[in-house]
Amino acid sequence: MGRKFFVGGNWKCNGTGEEVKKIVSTLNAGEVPSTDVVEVVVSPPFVFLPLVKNTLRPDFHVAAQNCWVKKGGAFTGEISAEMLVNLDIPWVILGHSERRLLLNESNEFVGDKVAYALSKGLKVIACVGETLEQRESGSTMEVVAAQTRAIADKVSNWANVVLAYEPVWAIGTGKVATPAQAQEVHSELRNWFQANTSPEVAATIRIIYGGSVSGANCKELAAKPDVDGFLVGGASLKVVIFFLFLPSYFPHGCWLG
Ligand SMILES: O=C[C@H](O)COP(=O)(O)O
Repeated sequence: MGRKFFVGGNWKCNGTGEEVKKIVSTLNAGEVPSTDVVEVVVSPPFVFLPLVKNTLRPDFHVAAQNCWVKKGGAFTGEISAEMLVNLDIPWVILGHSERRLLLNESNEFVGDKVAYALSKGLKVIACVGETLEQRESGSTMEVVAAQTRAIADKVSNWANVVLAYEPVWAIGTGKVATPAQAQEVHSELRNWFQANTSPEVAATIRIIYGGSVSGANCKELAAKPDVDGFLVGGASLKVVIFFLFLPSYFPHGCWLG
């Protein structure tokens, strides 16, 4: 069975209650291809999770943007994996570069978080990606492999993980990776899984791309064989554009039969 295309919308720290209601209502009214071949997940800020969860169409799913590394307790300001499970939120984004860089989340900490979230039954969108400096010094693969290794050190079952390759230099900058650049890293990551986990994980894990994805570039990116979907930031707030990412699966030919 092929890898189901995955389209995630990361709303980051944006939106008022009214704006979120409008986005949800536009999403609910949109026509999408069968969710048998595309999985759609939107990730609102924590405070809007119940609102989105309770009003979003049932064929789309909801992700939190983070959760704590272990069981909840005296961790002011944090949200636990248990709370997300209690709210019936199925997905969580972990290891986003904004948290790695601004909040000093280390590879090891992200690995621990992924393992804990999975152990509680959450599905995880785990993010990896290099900075511009790292790319220019030729260490892209070394960086993303170390980030992935830190997860692999704690996780053996990858069935509920989607890996998001998000080059830091492409996030929110309008400088999207070329389809060839994305394919190169995705394919090397898949080789990494082949060498370090199992052929089954390598063949089945979805590796999605994030970083200035837009209606103008999504089709070419999606045409690459190892690009299994997107994690979209800014453009996911503009629902009309977000919908353009869904038919971008056409290049793989899957839902055309
Ligand atoms: O999680 C999403 C990524 O950070 C991409 O954000 P962007 O599409 O605004 O560049």
